[in-house]
Amino acid sequence: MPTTRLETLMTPPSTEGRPLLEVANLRLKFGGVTVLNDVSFDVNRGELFAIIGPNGAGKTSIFNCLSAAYRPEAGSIKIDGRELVGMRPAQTVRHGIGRTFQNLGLFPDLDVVENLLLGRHSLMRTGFLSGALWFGRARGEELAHRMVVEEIIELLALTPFRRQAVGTLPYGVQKRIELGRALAMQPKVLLLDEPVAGMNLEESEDMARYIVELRRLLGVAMILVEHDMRLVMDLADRVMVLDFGTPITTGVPNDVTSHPGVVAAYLGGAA
Ligand SMILES: Nc1ncnc2c1ncn2[C@@H]1O[C@H](COP(=O)(O)OP(=O)(O)OP(=O)(O)O)[C@@H](O)[C@H]1O
Repeated sequence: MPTTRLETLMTPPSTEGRPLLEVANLRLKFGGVTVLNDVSFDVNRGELFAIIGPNGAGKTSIFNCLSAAYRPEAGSIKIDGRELVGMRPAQTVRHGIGRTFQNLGLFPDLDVVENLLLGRHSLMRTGFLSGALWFGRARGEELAHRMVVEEIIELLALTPFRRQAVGTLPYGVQKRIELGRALAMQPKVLLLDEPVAGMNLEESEDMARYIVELRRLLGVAMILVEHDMRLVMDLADRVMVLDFGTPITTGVPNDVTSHPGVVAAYLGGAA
């Protein structure tokens, strides 16, 4: 039974039977170099979909297309049937794309609460730093955003750090704040770009637990880009393998790892 606290964080479910996210025939080029070539995949509601592949395969470029940092040359990206290609980054946030960054997208001098509030910036009708906020409806909006932020802080066990500058905190905690910042966008699809990169074993096991817990409590769909195969195999419902911008195969983790093309292109190369 969802509690009031969790209901605040959840995106109302769509009644449509189609996949939540539909990516079709995506093509991206830089200069003469094809970075993504005819990439298609779907993500279902509540699913954890992983994308793996060697360095430079195009995984982050897919995230950049989904969040409108890059505009693909061709193809379509639909969330709940709504086309995202052609939108501005802030619009994709409003339509349900939230992301974390490989190298942290945090403001090191701001504290945890402020960083998470900035995650909500695209959802705000008024700037949260504007003086006008303390009057009337704007103040109500500010308080509602702060309430969501406090819920996320509690959910991710960040309470002891809430007023500390994030740059002074341990790396594992910063990665968790980064996750919180993306969650503050109240995404329908959460894009996790190497959430355990650079972490020690204990930190990555902690992060894995938070990812599992967020899925269980919020039912949010996730796309995971990660080189740590143990994490991918443990958490993913389905995996897509990318090589030189082209999907080789998509399937459940065990099927994918035994695919001959994957062994050659990725696992063999990574060993
Ligand atoms: N803005 C850009 N300008 C030029 N080339 C780019 C740009 N962004 C990405 N590329 C190129 O696209 C290719 C795919 O890069 P991308 O970062 O998407 O790969 P990746 O699979 O995420 O790699 P990694 O696992 O190392 O993070 C690389 O050859 C990269 O150099």
